[in-house]
Amino acid sequence: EDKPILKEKIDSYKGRGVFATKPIEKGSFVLEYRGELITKEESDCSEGFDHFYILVWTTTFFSYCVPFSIDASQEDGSLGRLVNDDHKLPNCRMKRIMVDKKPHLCLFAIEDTAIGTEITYNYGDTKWPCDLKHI
Ligand SMILES: C[S@@+](CC[C@H](N)C(=O)[O-])C[C@H]1O[C@@H](n2cnc3c(N)ncnc32)[C@H](O)[C@@H]1O
Repeated sequence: EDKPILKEKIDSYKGRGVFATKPIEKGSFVLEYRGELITKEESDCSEGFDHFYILVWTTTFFSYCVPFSIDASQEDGSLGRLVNDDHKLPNCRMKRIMVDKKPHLCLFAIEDTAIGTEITYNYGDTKWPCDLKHI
């Protein structure tokens, strides 16, 4: 379950987005980008994946650069998959948290965020959807 501090709303240009319904303090946990952990190869090769909702990131592992993906193409009511990009002034940052040796991608506020503000993070330098480097 996502925290009851957020709601989904339509923005005419970006489609659906996620907005704060309570003030969010800088540094606090906002939500998890939930979905199925898959390899980069699976997300590149498989037909039928909705690339719109696949988050890709790389992790440095013993000096190797290892790509991972989370497939959030299921309409499961979770909000992480609906957070839009802001390359210039995002109010959140994605961090990788390890729980039981499994990575969880979580958004944290990088500034105090007022009620009604859209939650955003920087997807990365490359094309849609999200391509995060070394998190
Ligand atoms: C992970 S989805 C985010 C939720 C999406 N807005 C929706 O309605 O389902 C990523 C897609 O949202 C749209 N999007 C995200 N940020 C955007 C932005 N700043 N401007 C325009 N479209 C954006 C793009 O189409 C992108 O491929």
